[in-house]
Amino acid sequence: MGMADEAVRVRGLCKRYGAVTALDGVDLGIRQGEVFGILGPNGAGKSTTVEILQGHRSRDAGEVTVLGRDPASGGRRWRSRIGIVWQDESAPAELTVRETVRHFARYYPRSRDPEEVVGLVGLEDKAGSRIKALSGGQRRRLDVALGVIGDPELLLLDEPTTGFDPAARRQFWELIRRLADEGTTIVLTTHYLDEAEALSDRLAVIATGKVVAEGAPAGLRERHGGRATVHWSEPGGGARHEETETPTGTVAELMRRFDGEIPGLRISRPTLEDVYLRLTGQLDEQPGEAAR
Ligand SMILES: Nc1ncnc2c1ncn2[C@@H]1O[C@H](COP(=O)(O)OP(=O)(O)OP(=O)(O)O)[C@@H](O)[C@H]1O
Repeated sequence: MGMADEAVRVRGLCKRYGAVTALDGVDLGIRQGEVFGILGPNGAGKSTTVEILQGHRSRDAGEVTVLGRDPASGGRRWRSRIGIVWQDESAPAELTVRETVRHFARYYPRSRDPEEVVGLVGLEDKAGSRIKALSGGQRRRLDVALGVIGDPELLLLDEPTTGFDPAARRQFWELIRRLADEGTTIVLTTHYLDEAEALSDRLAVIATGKVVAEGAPAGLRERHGGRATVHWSEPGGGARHEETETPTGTVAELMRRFDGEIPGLRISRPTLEDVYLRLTGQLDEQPGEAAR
């Protein structure tokens, strides 16, 4: 990957808050057009990372390039190329959805069509409603609308679906996919593994200020997942299992021994959740054991 293809490049990023080391040498490379997930437990340093990428927080060490510039000295034009979705946007409660989106469009040199953006986030039916009358999930979609109204090349989302019900979360995923299909580079932090797996082309797992794994979700599972477990039953009724790098070999051996069908045969692989818990130090056992 050439640096020119990178929307975000971070090398050796460090950030301290007094005695707390929030980021301890973070490296990231985020390609143009990809959806990149930053996953990690509470306090891992996700928000700090995103705020530094936005240019809203200083750093103590490291190199950071976002759309070709250092966020610390990005400037207005650079800022207009980046979409930020604020956690608690203080949009005026008395304005309607449509009025608000139109109002924010004026801040950008090259904004999208407000009507189109209201449709994109699925708020057509609420276009005439006042903000104070929106539900939490609808409110969050409006926040996303305000994040994309400037037609950003890069969208930064910090825990976008916290507090959503399952249906709202699915709808939000659709929205992210739509934006990704349009070519927007998207960086999102999340606590939710299923969300990271459903949306991300690649993801980084952060724990205590360090990237402990990075890659495509399936690849992460393969590289860090460890071994498969073969389960079966012995004729006397005893359930057995064996952890192995070569489950096919184990099954072949069992087939010979049982001379055919193996009672209770099941092969389990570590889930991404097993991998995640192990990588973030929240699980000590072998991944095969965590599935049970
Ligand atoms: N403004 C601040 N002042 C002091 N310490 C801070 C500040 N912001 C964050 N921290 C600390 O830095 C560490 C990383 O925090 P950060 O908010 O980046 O983590 P996070 O991964 O986003 O967590 P969460 O999932 O809980 O949102 C934590 O230990 C946190 O307590």
